[in-house]
Amino acid sequence: MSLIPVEEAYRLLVEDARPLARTETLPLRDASGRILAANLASLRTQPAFDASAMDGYAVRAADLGDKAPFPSLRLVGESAAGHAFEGTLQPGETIRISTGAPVPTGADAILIQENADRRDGTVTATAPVAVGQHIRPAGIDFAAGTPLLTAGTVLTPGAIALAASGGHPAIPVRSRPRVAILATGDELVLPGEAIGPSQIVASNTFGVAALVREAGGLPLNCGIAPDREAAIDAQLTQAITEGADIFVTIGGASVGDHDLVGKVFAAHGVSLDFWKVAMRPGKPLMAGRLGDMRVVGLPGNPASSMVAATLFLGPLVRRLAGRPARPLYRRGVLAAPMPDNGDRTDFVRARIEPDGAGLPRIVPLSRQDSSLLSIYAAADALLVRPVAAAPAEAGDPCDYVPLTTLEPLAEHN
Ligand SMILES: Nc1nc2c(c(=O)[nH]1)N[C@H]1C(S)=C(S)[C@@H](COP(=O)(O)OP(=O)(O)OC[C@H]3O[C@@H](n4cnc5c(N)ncnc54)[C@H](O)[C@@H]3O)O[C@H]1N2
Ligand code: MOO
Repeated sequence: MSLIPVEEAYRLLVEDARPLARTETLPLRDASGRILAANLASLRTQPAFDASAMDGYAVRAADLGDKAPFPSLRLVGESAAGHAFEGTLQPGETIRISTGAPVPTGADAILIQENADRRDGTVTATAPVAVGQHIRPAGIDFAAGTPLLTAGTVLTPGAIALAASGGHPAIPVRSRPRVAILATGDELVLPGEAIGPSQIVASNTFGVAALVREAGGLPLNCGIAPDREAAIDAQLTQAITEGADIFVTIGGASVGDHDLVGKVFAAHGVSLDFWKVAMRPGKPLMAGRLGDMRVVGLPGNPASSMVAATLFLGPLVRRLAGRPARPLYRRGVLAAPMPDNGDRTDFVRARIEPDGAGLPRIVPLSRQDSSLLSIYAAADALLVRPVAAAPAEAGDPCDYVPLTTLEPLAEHN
């Protein structure tokens, strides 16, 4: 298969993906950051009663008139939050009332305590009150049956509080896409494990799993498979059994004698959408389908696999999760001159420097070898250098891909 352009790969892998139909019901405290799966209407009216907005005295505004001196009112009881005054306020009467407490029948205004003299069972106003003053009418927030949240909403802290106020102890959310992640390679061990002289630590697995989580997916760890077709195939079979929506491999995607992922996919009947994208790093990216399951083969080099996962796997997970679409590229300006570019889109590890109200300045980092995780982790953006771009000057406009999320994280568990 020949190299395909980044845009074409994005279209094949991401753009036709539809949100998964699976939903689950979660207690509110576990639902933050998730996507609401159904419209939610209120089960109750809020507040359910006319409520005082201030601490003071419930009065009949007409009793006071609009000019001092104001007549003294007889203090006949109290309405506290959670403990209503049961009677009806008669002319010449007042009751003590707290913020949030029900306003008794007969009262039509709240005299704040700063404007009241209380002594010997009477209360005298020092300022007039208007009808309705400091009263929150029943249903001012929402009435029973009011639509509160629409399906597809990201459950922000505010949305969670609103669902609670509407009387919902648990709510339906979209299930997270299940993403099986398999590291491949005889050279790999887990961090902290005994390590041989020619071995390295499987780092990408952890980075890719974190990225999947941030995109709203549920990473399923398949561990490390040695460079044997049967071992990789067994993990593919297990991912299907476990109901994975995406099977991701890391490494073994290139052309070496031990790069077996493509062979295993072919033997298992994966229909390949593409293998190799005109990008640097991340060229030997593979994508296909096996029934309803998506299959993604990421390259092994650490920056290559993180860049490919950022550009394609993250957006795919977001789509399947039903998260709102967002543009892949943002606009910035170059902080340094860049040389011309060849026949692969270059994703240069870079830092974002905010520039007040203007577009952010994108600062390319000096070393770009695709094995360097220290550089990748120091970057917060990928500066995009298009295919065949002419040399560019500092100050020229550019596209970049942010590496950090500005959105609520999906629930961690
Ligand atoms: N003759 C050619 N050689 C290579 C080409 C090519 O076109 N022709 N492409 C190069 C490019 S570009 C990349 S990227 C790599 C990708 O190769 P693979 O996907 O087959 O990856 P491996 O060979 O298995 O590993 C490469 C490198 O990454 C390390 N690795 C693998 N898995 C992990 C992991 N989970 N965590 C950390 N590091 C990992 C592995 O040890 C190797 O050092 O191929 C080039 N070669
Ligand atoms: O794609 Mo390779 O990523 O150029 O190192």
